[in-house]
Amino acid sequence: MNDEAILAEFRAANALLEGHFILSSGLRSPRYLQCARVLMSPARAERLCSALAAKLPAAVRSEVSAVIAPAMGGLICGYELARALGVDSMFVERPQGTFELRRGFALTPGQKVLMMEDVVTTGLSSREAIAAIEAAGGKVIHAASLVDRSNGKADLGVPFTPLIRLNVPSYSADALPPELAAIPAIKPGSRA
Ligand SMILES: O=P(O)(O)OC[C@H]1O[C@H](OP(=O)(O)OP(=O)(O)O)[C@H](O)[C@@H]1O
Ligand SMILES: O=C(O)c1cc(=O)[nH]c(=O)[nH]1
Ligand SMILES: [Mg+2]
Repeated sequence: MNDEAILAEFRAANALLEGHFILSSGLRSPRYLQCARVLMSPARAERLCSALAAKLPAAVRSEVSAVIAPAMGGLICGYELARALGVDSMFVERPQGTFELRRGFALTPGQKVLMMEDVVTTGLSSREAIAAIEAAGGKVIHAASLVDRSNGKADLGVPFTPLIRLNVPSYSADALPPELAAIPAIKPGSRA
């Protein structure tokens, strides 16, 4: 699936939002990729995640035995990627502010895991999810996401395969361009 076909899926899902958004990192942006809208169609989720599975290095496809995603955004795409790879799907969540593996999910020591996100902007959530998986005994050998909007800046500490890279601007709250400052800001994500 090429970038144009992937973007067509996002457009068809009305997932390319424009406005003034407060991102998980606190950065501000005039554009937001609402992956929940992309993933509300199971058929579309399956198309995109099987395309992502096909982009992964063959060694990763054969070695990982679980996909673990950070809730909420990573849940559905992590599950679909796990389906495409034929492995288990789990998630980490942050009921107390820090990602942890709960709900009886467990890893054998050194179990090889792929960490799957919906969107990578600064990479902070991905790094925190990887740390939680490693704290639970797993070895994260690869990371993946639907979208990398870090403009090449995110370092997740492990090899990383996004389905698509998009050049989208982000600004710190004290350096907003005037056209963005003029629009009321909304925060679509769930980080407190
Ligand atoms: O690379 P980063 O700068 O960390 O930003 C990307 C993260 O932000 C969003 O999650 P959010 O924290 O908004 O919560 P959600 O997944 O519960 O919606 C998204 O799902 C990624 O996890
Ligand atoms: O950085 C984020 O929080 C973020 C950006 C984006 O485009 N989409 C999203 O779900 N989260
Ligand atoms: Mg998230």
